[in-house]
Amino acid sequence: MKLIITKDSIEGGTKAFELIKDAMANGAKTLGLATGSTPLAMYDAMCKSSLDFSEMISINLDEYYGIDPTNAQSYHYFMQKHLFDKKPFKHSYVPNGLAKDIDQEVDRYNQIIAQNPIDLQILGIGQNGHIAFNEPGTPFNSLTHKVDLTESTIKANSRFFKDESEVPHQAICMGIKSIMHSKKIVLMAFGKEKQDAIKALVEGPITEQVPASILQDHPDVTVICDEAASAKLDPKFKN
Ligand SMILES: N[C@@H]1[C@@H](O)[C@H](O)[C@@H](COP(=O)(O)O)O[C@@H]1O
Repeated sequence: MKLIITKDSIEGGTKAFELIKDAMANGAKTLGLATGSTPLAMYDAMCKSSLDFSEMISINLDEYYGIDPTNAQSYHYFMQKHLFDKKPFKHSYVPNGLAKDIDQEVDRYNQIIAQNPIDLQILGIGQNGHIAFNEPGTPFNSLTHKVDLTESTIKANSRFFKDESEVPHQAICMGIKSIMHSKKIVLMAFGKEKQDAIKALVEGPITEQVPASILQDHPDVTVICDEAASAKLDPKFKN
């Protein structure tokens, strides 16, 4: 696992963008994309760049369940606003949060992932060590699934909603096994709220109680974090 410590999220987002650029120069065709505040600087760098994504495929990690894609809090809306409106891809896939038949939607999404192997997966991390919406306790061999969000995730994500009662309690989410199949993974974390999650990811035992800890087993992971997020790391991991 490679660790890059940056001054702030702007520098971190720029580094992540450079890794995307390198991967595309080396033939990457499919990007796995994430939402949340963490990748915003990276999306900004992508939008400001001269890179053309119109021959690329993107596959998003997750979507709230029961939310309309036109709802400003949906991950569909987020991706349109922060990336796809300015930089369209050939195909962009996000789980359908309004799917009536959840099993069918899960199968559809697993097929999309199987047909478009992810060359580079972008990840954020939750304060409890979740990746995408794979909460603590999710089996490492999981594929796409419907998730019951934990109290702590609902609370943490309520900052994007008018109040906590509006946060959906469920989501459709790419599984940990699919994330681990990506050729390369870039995980970003900024701010002191992520200190414990980053320490557990980098140093901790590999356990389903910390979903991100499985990344220690992946052959090509880069963790980009700012000084605040890396503050609790044993200095030996910072060299
Ligand atoms: N499903 C998303 C994750 O993909 C994201 O990594 C996490 C952290 O969000 P933020 O980047 O806003 O801290 O929030 C949500 O739970």
